[in-house]
Amino acid sequence: METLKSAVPDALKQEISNSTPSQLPSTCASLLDFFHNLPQFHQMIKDLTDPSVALCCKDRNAALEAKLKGNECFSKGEYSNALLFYSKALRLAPVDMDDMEINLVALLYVNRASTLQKMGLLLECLRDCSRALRVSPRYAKAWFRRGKANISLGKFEDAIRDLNISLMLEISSSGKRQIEAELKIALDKFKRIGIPGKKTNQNQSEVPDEPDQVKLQCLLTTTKGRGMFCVDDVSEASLVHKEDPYAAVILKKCRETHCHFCFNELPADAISCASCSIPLYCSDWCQIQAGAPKFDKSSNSFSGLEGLADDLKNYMSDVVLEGASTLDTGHIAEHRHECHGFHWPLILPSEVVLAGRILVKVIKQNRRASADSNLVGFLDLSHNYLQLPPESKLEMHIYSIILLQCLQHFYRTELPISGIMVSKPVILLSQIQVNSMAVVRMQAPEVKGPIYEPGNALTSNLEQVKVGQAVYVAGSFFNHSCQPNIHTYFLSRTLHVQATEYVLAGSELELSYGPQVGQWDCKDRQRLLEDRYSYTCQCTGCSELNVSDLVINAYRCTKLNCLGVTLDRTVTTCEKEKLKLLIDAPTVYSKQVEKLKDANIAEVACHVFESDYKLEPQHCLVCDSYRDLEASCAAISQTVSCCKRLQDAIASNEVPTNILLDAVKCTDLLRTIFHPYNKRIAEVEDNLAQAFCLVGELQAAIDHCKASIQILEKLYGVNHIVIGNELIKLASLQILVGDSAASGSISRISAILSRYYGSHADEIYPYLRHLKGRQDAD
Ligand SMILES: C[S@@+](CC[C@H](N)C(=O)[O-])C[C@H]1O[C@@H](n2cnc3c(N)ncnc32)[C@H](O)[C@@H]1O
Repeated sequence: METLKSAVPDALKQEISNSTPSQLPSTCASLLDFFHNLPQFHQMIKDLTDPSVALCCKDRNAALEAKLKGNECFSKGEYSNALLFYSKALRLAPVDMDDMEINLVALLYVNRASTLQKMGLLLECLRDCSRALRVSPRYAKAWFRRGKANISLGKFEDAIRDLNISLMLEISSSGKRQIEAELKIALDKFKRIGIPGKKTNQNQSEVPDEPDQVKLQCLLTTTKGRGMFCVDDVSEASLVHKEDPYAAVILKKCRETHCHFCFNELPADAISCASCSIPLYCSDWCQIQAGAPKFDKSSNSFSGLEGLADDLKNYMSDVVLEGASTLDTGHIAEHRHECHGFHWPLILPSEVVLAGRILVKVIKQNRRASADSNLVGFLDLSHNYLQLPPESKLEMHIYSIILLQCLQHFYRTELPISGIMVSKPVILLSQIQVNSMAVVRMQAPEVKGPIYEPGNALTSNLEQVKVGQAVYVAGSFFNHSCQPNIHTYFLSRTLHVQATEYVLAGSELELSYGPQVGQWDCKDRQRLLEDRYSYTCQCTGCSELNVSDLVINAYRCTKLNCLGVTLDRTVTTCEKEKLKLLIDAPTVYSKQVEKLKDANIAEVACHVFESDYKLEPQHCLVCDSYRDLEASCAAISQTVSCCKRLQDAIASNEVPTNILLDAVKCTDLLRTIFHPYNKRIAEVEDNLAQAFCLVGELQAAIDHCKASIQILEKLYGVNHIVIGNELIKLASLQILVGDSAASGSISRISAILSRYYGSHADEIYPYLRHLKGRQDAD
């Protein structure tokens, strides 16, 4: 990319930097002409599309080599390594190759199944046996392994059927003897134990019923373009929208650890695509949904099995043809066009891969509708091309040309390359920048043992990790607010939008694109939104007074008993901007003051109002006392290294007493400088809670945890999800010391999480189940 960028002549770069959307056909045509004669460009396209250099090719020899290594590890009892080698071999094995007269893929599945069984992963083992049978239905060893797995799972009837089929298919007498011995075990157990109670599949979590969705309307707003409005009143915690992505892509860092379709973590029996060796899926279902070719030979005949009883034949076809009816889902192979050459997703940024997937979908839809003009029916989403920095405009031009050239290898006549055609992916890339969503997962804390045992307290922050990037068509019409009334979460790759408060009919439903009131002050939120999405936020949080923005970075008044707020120049300027909007509307302003439920802050706000909106930096907003902020900042900077030492100690799980005592002293000092609701104090209190927990002083940990929560409640409000996360830490500590207040904390956590995640709270927060279990036990 850098080579291509630097090759572009300065004059053309300038033209592209200054381009508007309507000039794109011309700038794209100029760049296209330039690349036409550039050898490096042609080399790049060759690398990305030439099947002879394809990284994703199946490779029989490499598969056999990995299989041998797997066998070696298996015989030495190194099952984790054996699993890795068999999985690698399965990715590389061509579908139709035999090894010692057995289909290589089927053989590898059985070998992996044996390994999984040794590791105690019985359901995974069973699934691999079934996969082997879908490839080679007459593979006696696969039925035998399946029978053994079913015995271990207590499914004796199935085991007896598996073993009888295996017996029928096995030709060697030693093999038959082995099967008969196992069959005897299954029959004995069946006689003694019978049919055990129905077990639920532990791998599939039960998803509770979901409420009806709310009727939404996309309408034009005055300052934010289109937005989503609710037609009727929406009650708190109701699901307002649910949607599958138009296109999605897994992030590079998750390619080997998460399913490329649903983005959940991969199980030990992950499967790959039958035609290439790169994408991985967590289940046959995801493989089908992604449109990836399967290994199955679903039409394999049952001839030669005349001696088999009818019920066994039916059983056999159930196992072998399982999932076959869902084979034709109409899904396109998401990654098919990316496969040849150096595999795009490994090289190109995820938004470019996403653009490629969207283009392919549009082409296919046009094909189905027999539309002759190319790339019609493009997504009607807003974009920020005009506001983009020159560097981004140039990159988007280059990536669009690369994308179209690569796609041309698949859709020649449908994609004639011209300036106009290239301009479409340029706009698409800027639409993706504004509208795509990060698909996230809650980083589940590892629960090592009973949560009431020391060492298992959850005191570190719960974090969300990004696993994918996706475009949701209707989901793209929700505008942003720093004080959102809806919340998004993802199950598999499906977007769920939930109301976090009661919303009146006709109101706009707004989510947060990232920054929220309570997290940063107004100027920092605005800066982030401008940098990332190129717009100036017009939400209520950024245009109306709120407690949080006044105190989050505030200093305390120099008078001991005054709780007034002292602000620095940057915060003052930002808050003055809000006041300017209200100069002619004192009634609106006093209403806003009323909304500030906190007495101390309402007093500050009233004072500002009464003194003609006087907001002076470095002066207390209540009593006007002066604070020398330069001196205050110098004092604060002395505490920085001490706080950092504490954080490092926490990260290393060892907190020396001197570091802890120094941090306590620093916190006391910070309290004399910062306003009591300043977020920095909440952060150091949280660090102290973690540190005291690590040294075993749990009551002190609880006190600091509570101190941090008290501040965060002022900043975010008492029912915010951030408070739910903090309460999880508190409840965890309270359980450890046997504090009966834990029960109240857990009830609050449940209430907050169900506001944000509805009936899926337990699924998204597995730790909640442990807490509730503990609460029930008390
Ligand atoms: C995902 S789209 C939302 C739908 C968009 N309003 C439309 O008409 O398609 C994001 C764009 O909407 C606008 N937008 C969203 N929230 C906004 C806000 N709080 N203030 C100003 N503009 C906003 C910005 O132009 C932003 O780039």
